[in-house]
Amino acid sequence: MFVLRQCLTLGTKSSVRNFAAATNLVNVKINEDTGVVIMELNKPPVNSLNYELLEAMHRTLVKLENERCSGMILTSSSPNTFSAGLDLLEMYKPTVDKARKFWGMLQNTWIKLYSAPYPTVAAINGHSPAGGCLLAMSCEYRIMVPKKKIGLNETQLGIVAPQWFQDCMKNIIGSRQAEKALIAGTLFSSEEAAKIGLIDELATDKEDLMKKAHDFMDEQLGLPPLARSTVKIGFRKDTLNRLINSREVDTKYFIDFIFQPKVQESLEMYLQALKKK
Ligand SMILES: CCCCCCCC/C=C\C=C\CC(=O)SCCNC(=O)CCNC(=O)[C@H](O)C(C)(C)COP(=O)(O)OP(=O)(O)OC[C@H]1O[C@@H](n2cnc3c(N)ncnc32)[C@H](O)[C@@H]1OP(=O)(O)O
Repeated sequence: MFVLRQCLTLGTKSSVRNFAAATNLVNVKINEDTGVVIMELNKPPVNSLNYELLEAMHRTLVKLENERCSGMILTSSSPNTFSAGLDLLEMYKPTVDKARKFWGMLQNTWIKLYSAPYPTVAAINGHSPAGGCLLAMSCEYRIMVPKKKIGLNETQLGIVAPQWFQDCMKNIIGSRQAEKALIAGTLFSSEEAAKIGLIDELATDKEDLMKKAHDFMDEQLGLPPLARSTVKIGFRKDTLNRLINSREVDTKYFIDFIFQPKVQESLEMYLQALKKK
């Protein structure tokens, strides 16, 4: 319904169809006139990124690439949160196999999203900490509603943002700002994020957010796609290759890190604090 409304707002025909998804963890709608897809994360209450949600996103991204979608807007169905980041339960007392599978799927999903040849926009309709911020930073353009929080806050939780999370931030706000934000684990308000360039535009509300996302998409669709995507990949290839060439090492860091008793203790305390809120 929501997508339909946007199409009407834009004055296009409402030729929007559901993009056959094998799960309801993501709602995927394609505008058949423009080929633009809206991928809406739909894992209430806060779109925490567990294996199943990542797998659904990954499957969708593969499909979008194979079916040559013209652009993708990433948003969420939650009223308050874009994504709460990685699902902490995936890291709390998992088996090694489960943790390995989870991390592999996170890597797969990020590689597909970061390297998508078509234009990507994050329509950030709510809080976007840690892994949520990673998703937003992996898109080409970020628009956010006011008075929400975004950032890589891992340090505050006693964990460490992986190198590729850090690289994404560095690529957007520069090395100095990223170093300060990562060491402190800063969660920026939408307004602060706009000031430092972590997000590109502020929107007044969700409707304005989607309008601005479509405006950005329209601009991009006016560019020659091959030239556009070649420049994009040129900018992103070093960051991508850094992970692609060290996936095993990265996974080992993750496993070694989360299985430390101190890290498990911090996770337990944090989970309890979240539940008590
Ligand atoms: C040498 C190199 C070493 C490299 C090592 C690498 C190691 C890297 C390891 C990990 C990297 C992790 C990155 C991450 O993404 S960690 C996740 C960080 N996320 C957060 O800190 C966000 C936590 N959540 C919140 O702050 C809020 O929930 C918020 C998103 C602001 C929404 O607030 P609100 O609307 O008030 O909702 P609630 O807080 O009441 O939450 C509703 C229920 O959802 C549960 N919840 C929330 N977040 C998560 C989460 N991330 N995972 C799992 N569950 C989550 C929360 O407990 C509530 O549950 P319930 O309804 O049962 O009480």
